[in-house]
Amino acid sequence: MAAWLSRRALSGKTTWLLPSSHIFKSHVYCREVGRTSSAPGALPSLQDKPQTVEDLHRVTFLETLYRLVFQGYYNREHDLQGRRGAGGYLQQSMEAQPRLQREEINFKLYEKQLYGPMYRDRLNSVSVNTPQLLEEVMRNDETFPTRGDMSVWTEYRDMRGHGYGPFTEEGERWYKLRVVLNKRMLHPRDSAQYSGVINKVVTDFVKRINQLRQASPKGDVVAGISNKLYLFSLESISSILFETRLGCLEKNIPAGTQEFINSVIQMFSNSRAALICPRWSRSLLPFWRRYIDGWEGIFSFAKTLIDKKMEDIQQRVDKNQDVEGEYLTYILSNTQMSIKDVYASITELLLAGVDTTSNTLTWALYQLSKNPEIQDRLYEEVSTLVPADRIPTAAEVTGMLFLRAVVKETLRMYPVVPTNARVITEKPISVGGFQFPKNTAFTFCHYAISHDENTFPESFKFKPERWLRDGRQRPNPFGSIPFGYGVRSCVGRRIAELEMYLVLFRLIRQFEVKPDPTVGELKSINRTVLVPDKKLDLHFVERV
Ligand code: HEM
Repeated sequence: MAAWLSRRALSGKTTWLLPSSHIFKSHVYCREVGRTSSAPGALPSLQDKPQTVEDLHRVTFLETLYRLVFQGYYNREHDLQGRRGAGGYLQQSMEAQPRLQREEINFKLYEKQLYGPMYRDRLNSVSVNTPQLLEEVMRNDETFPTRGDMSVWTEYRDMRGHGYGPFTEEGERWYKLRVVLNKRMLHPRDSAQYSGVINKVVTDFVKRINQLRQASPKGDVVAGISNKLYLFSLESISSILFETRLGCLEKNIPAGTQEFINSVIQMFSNSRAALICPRWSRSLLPFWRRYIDGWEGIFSFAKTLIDKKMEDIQQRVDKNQDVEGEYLTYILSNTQMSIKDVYASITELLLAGVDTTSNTLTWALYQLSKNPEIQDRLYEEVSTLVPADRIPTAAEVTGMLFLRAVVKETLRMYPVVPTNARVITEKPISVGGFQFPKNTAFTFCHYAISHDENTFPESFKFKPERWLRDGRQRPNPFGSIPFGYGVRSCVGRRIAELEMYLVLFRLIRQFEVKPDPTVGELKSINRTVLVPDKKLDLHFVERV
């Protein structure tokens, strides 16, 4: 069955899979003027009779199963969104790959290539994979946007009687949570107040990197940099959220912290299986139990730290002392949030704030190590704009245009959240000339969108200069929205950016980062967030 499916697909005779594929081959949809032109992978024009959701190709459960299981896309669903573009990745890679690997790339099926810019996925959600279509959906985002079915996350909370946080809450209750959480976080002015705290963590991190490299046999290698950056991100976000240091950058990580790290890994790596496997299999297969155990560890870690903070506050109040603190103290003492909501919200903030920044930093260092001329340009910026003996302020790093471009380009190439979603609940909408009834779910294929060759030529090349305002045409802003869009976009964006700028600044000012020849090419795999497929060792050569 598998071989037959594969042969059919590769022979190009895929029309049996694609009842409406002709739609995509004949026209290109042009939203600005509503006219048509011929090009592959296109949608019908507005002049055609309006199409409905029924006219879109539907990827069946069997097709998806085949790709995930037999073609090995289970961990690489983002690749399935579409890697191939005219003159894009496939062509470049084919030139660079030895014969066997070339054939392997040839054997892949890419949904964007197969079905064009919009199709229905196995869950009947409408997948969009161009910046223009994403913009059309996002412009219809609602007052209380919904990301769709979060039941696999809420189920655990319901089982244990926990509250919901910003990820899992919906409607007006979500909005009320966000109003509280946004304060002291969302605005650059708010995040800037954490630069002192983050800089202290950065100082400890740079010390730790120095110790590790000096202790390595070659004298400058840090093995498994992702793990070190994970500890940095955890220390950094905890110092903001809990106003306390965890000790992640010490030689010996505290036992509770290591258990938390293991729990996060366990929850994320079992969550897709927990979602896909039917309920009846939960007691037979190990995934659900592991998934639940992961959540237990995450919630109990956050609860311990919050309880400790509450005790501290109570002691200060009892002694008539001032209660000082930035985030948790503000939430606990100045808002009407119930303790259940505090536990749930802080836990979700913590969860969202570690894997995201740490993986982005890993990809940034990986690309900088592979592109010495880009690293030189960054070094020039960081070494000239702030005196060598001074730690930069938030205002200084956020004003560094090339540093910002490096982070932006990293998030374009490796959008840490490769897939996102919205359900448009209030009204029917029109997208790409198709009419959709209310309650239509849309899946945003961010990985495919930020590798759209029309928007980002040579999309698999690391080119931070794309983002510079130096007279060149700026890419479509919807080409890369790694933090999402609108009122439901990432609440931690400014903190994440500041954290990444401050640590990259200090690392690049002090070290030249070089690749280790034994590592080779890093590929991304999807573990809910985009992570490298293998361990990354890097040389940190002290600059003279
Ligand atoms: C590189 C770093 C990060 C990236 C790329 C990122 C990306 C995202 C994205 C794509 C979303 C969904 C937005 C949408 O649906 O429109 C999101 C939501 C969220 N992020 Fe982040 N994030 C990062 C760091 C952080 C940090 C450091 C925190 C915590 C301080 C955080 C907390 C959250 C929360 C709580 C939500 C849910 C917001 C809601 O539903 O109201 N994120 N993030």
